[in-house]
Amino acid sequence: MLYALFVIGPAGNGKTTLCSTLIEYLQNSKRSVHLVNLDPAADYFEHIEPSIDIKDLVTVDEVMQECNYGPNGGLLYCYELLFDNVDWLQEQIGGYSEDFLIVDCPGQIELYTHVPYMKQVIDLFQNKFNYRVCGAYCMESSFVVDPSKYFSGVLCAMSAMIQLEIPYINVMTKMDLMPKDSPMVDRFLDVDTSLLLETANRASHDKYRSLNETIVRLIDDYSMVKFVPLDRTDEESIERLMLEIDNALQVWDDEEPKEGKEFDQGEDYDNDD
Ligand SMILES: Nc1nc2c(ncn2[C@@H]2O[C@H](COP(=O)(O)OP(=O)(O)OP(=O)(O)O)[C@@H](O)[C@H]2O)c(=O)[nH]1
Repeated sequence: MLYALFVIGPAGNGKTTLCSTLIEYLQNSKRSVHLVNLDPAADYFEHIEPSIDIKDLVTVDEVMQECNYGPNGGLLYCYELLFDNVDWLQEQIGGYSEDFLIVDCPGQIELYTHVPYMKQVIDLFQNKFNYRVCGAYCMESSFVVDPSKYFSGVLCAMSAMIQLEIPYINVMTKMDLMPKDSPMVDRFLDVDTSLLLETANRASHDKYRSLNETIVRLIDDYSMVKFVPLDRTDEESIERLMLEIDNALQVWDDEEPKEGKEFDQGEDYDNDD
């Protein structure tokens, strides 16, 4: 079975850092893993170079210069070019067909919410390249400082979840920047929705009460209130996140039974005598 993790979320929320943190962790655990960069505007990669890079096909800078587009139009053009060159992507991926792929995606939120391009890329991985995929949506810890920021972050995550239709983990990144004993952290990681509503009502004008109620109900209905915290300075935190990812990808279900643990149907396990 082939596995790919798509790391998505708004610009600056720690996607690339999450990718390199996971890759370092997996390499230390002797798992074969490769970074795929699907951001044609990515500047550079500090720790780990991508094995597959859309910038080898096209960059936003080139498109902006040659076609006189702005950065957003340039990004969309790059994705259209990628869809015209699926063979190129397939050939690149073929070189790493035994390995776990971590795909770093652009930070333009419209690619996950109302423009179908990221969905089309995921469809390619699932249906043409035969990968089992899951998404990690990054929201940085500063979003827990006030309910309106939290609402907007969670609604974007939900919108991406609905659009992409893949197994999904919400990751609260940059936890090392939060004070360890902050009550806000626990309150927003696995939220008690009545408490969330109370906090939102306290922080906003009375006229928004019914809107707050509706948003909280929506969040509750979609089970969106759970975030896996990531403190990249804490090995246990990285391990917990990786476990969630493996569960979402059902990696363990596909593993060969460990030696000595398989159940031989012909064997008599009733050793009473
Ligand atoms: N302290 C801390 N800083 C982080 C963490 N993750 C990312 N950063 C910083 O946040 C900034 C943005 O991080 P990136 O990983 O580039 O974020 P991104 O989501 O890939 O950004 P785009 O590529 O612009 O979409 C950088 O300055 C990182 O050093 C983290 O876990 N802790």
